[in-house]
Amino acid sequence: MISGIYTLNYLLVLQHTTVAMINLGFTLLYLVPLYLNAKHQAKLAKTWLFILLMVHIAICTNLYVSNLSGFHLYYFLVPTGAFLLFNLEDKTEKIALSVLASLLYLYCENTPNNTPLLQLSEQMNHLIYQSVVLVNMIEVVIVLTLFVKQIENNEQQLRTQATTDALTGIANRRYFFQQTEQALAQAKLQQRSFSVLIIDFDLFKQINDNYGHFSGDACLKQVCSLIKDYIRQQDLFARLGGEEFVLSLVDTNNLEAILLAEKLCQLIANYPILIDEDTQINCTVSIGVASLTKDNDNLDTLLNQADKALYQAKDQGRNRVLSANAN
Ligand SMILES: Nc1nc2c(ncn2[C@@H]2O[C@H](COP(=O)(O)OP(=O)(O)OP(=O)(O)O)[C@@H](O)[C@H]2O)c(=O)[nH]1
Repeated sequence: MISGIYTLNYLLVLQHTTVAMINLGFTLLYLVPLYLNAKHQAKLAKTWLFILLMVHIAICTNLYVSNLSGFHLYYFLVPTGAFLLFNLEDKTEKIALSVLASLLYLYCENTPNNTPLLQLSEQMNHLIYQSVVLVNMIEVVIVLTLFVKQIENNEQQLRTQATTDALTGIANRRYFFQQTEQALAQAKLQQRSFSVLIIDFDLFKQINDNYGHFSGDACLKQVCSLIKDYIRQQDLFARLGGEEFVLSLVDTNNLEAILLAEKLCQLIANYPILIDEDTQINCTVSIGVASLTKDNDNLDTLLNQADKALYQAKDQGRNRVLSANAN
């Protein structure tokens, strides 16, 4: 676009058709990277763009006008632009383009063009000089804004990775402990009810053995998404490891936790899991429940109790709920 504006300036203001036509040629060549990008040749597109820009700047400074116009200051666009547009691993391209831009800048700065195609007045040279500096400044602001955005996105991605289980997309073990310790402390302080469920898939090894590990994964993902959709926003559902999951329930007493666990058991047992286009399977889970009491008020003991109840549920035939608290 900037090249197009200069073309119009050469044609309409400075009225030099030859320079305007050469510049129009360059303007059209700037469209090639768009085509290459559409053809998924992103790296080639970027390289083309920067090489073309550097040749164009050299032609402007040493053919159209002289270095008094400051056109060669456009070489400052190359290092920042290349560092933003190329991928992190494209170090060679970034360094090579930056070195080339620096050398060309030095060449233009130290090579006066005594016979430019356009004989510019001092005022016009000054005007072009200012336009070049302004474009450079705008580019620096754009580049820095995009860099900050990129850093923010990366940080967000890292935060998500650090707290999420990669397979199921639910919270991971670390995040569960971090959040639940706080939630439990608050429940104790405010004398509110609090329960945990440990959910373990039944005979999951058989699912893997009969249908393959990928089908096992699909099963974990689909059941987790079913549970996640069913629970309240304030409940925290996380993967403890393997095929064992945990659910912490604020403001939920033992009876309410058992009722929820039984509902989940039923939902899961009746939920057809699609493991490929024409195979559906059903799986079941066993659930151990433990709730906050005066004698049982720390997370480790609550989880231990829920775990014991879970193994009793397994012993009693699976696909069922047992609570550690006597009701
Ligand atoms: N597909 C898949 N399998 C997993 C994953 N994590 C753990 N498993 C499998 O889960 C199975 C758990 O087996 P076991 O501990 O014997 O338990 P189970 O077969 O569910 O039997 P019970 O718990 O007694 O009902 C093992 O075969 C693990 O390989 C996973 O992320 N994906």
